[in-house]
Amino acid sequence: MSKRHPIIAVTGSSGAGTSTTGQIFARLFAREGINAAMVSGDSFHRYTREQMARLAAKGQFGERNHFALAANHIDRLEALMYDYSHTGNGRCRQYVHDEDHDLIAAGHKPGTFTPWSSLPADTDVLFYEGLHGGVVSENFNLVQYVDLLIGVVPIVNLEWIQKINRDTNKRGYSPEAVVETIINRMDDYVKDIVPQFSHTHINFQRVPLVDTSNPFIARDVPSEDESMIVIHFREVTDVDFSWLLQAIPQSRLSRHDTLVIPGTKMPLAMDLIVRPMVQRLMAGKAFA
Ligand SMILES: Nc1ncnc2c1ncn2[C@@H]1O[C@H](COP(=O)(O)OP(=O)(O)OP(=O)(O)O)[C@@H](O)[C@H]1O
Ligand SMILES: O=C(CO)[C@H](O)[C@H](O)COP(=O)(O)O
Repeated sequence: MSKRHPIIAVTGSSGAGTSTTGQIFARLFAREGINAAMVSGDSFHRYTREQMARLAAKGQFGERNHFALAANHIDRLEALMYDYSHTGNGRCRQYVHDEDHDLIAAGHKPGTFTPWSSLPADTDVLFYEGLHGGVVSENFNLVQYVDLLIGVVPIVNLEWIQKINRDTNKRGYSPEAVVETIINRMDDYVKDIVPQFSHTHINFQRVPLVDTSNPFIARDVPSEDESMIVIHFREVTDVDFSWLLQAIPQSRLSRHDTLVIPGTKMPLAMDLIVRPMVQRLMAGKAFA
């Protein structure tokens, strides 16, 4: 943690909605005049797509799946967080997805990485979104550097529907290939992804209100008005629940630390909940 160089991380599985949440943060940063270094977790994958395919062909699913810590440069992610919290800079790169048209137009091949380079100078905050922002393991402890850690965790059937939908529509995979990926990384989902949600300050859990009992045949992602969001706060002392209940239509408390809101109110709720926290982090910089 660093008063001078704070770090915000959004952590969640593939297809959970961390990139979508990242866009909400980007808008918040723009409105607050905050200059953020935006980092995507995919940058820290260890292997290119081709290398992953070769590992898979040899049956090395443990290393081959992106959830596994071993298939990622968690050491370099920890180094980035350490460096940023001490100096306000650090090294990063980008993984090129099929839908990253700007990178592809600039000559980068999908499934490869841009070269490692330093973050832009003089940023106010480091923002990470991806698979491993809250990792605590035998060898790593990322949580110690993160000032605000948010989990994005749809109910698992919904997460799979979102993943299948995105990967087939935007990334050119067949539904069968995506299901195989989901199966191959289940072990690491349980071991490396899920435990992070016990370290988060807040979890946003999307729950569908329509039948998703067979996610593998669902063709559409349930929309915002077909879902609710369960928002769990680890610490409630600084949360003004009465104000949130008034400000977010049709919201209610299901437990003393858990707010339930309509799916359509997710951006509003994030803004109302997260903005004061971000403002506090920015104000703290003046006293660092
Ligand atoms: N709140 C939401 N309501 C409706 N659809 C959503 C919501 N959040 C995410 N989605 C859909 O789920 C899909 C996956 O979202 P997103 O790309 O944000 O996931 P991700 O966690 O960043 O995945 P990855 O880490 O694999 O890139 C997208 O197609 C997006 O439209
Ligand atoms: O798990 C993922 C992200 O969290 C992706 O599957 C991973 O980044 C590989 O992407 P692509 O399918 O574009 O090669």
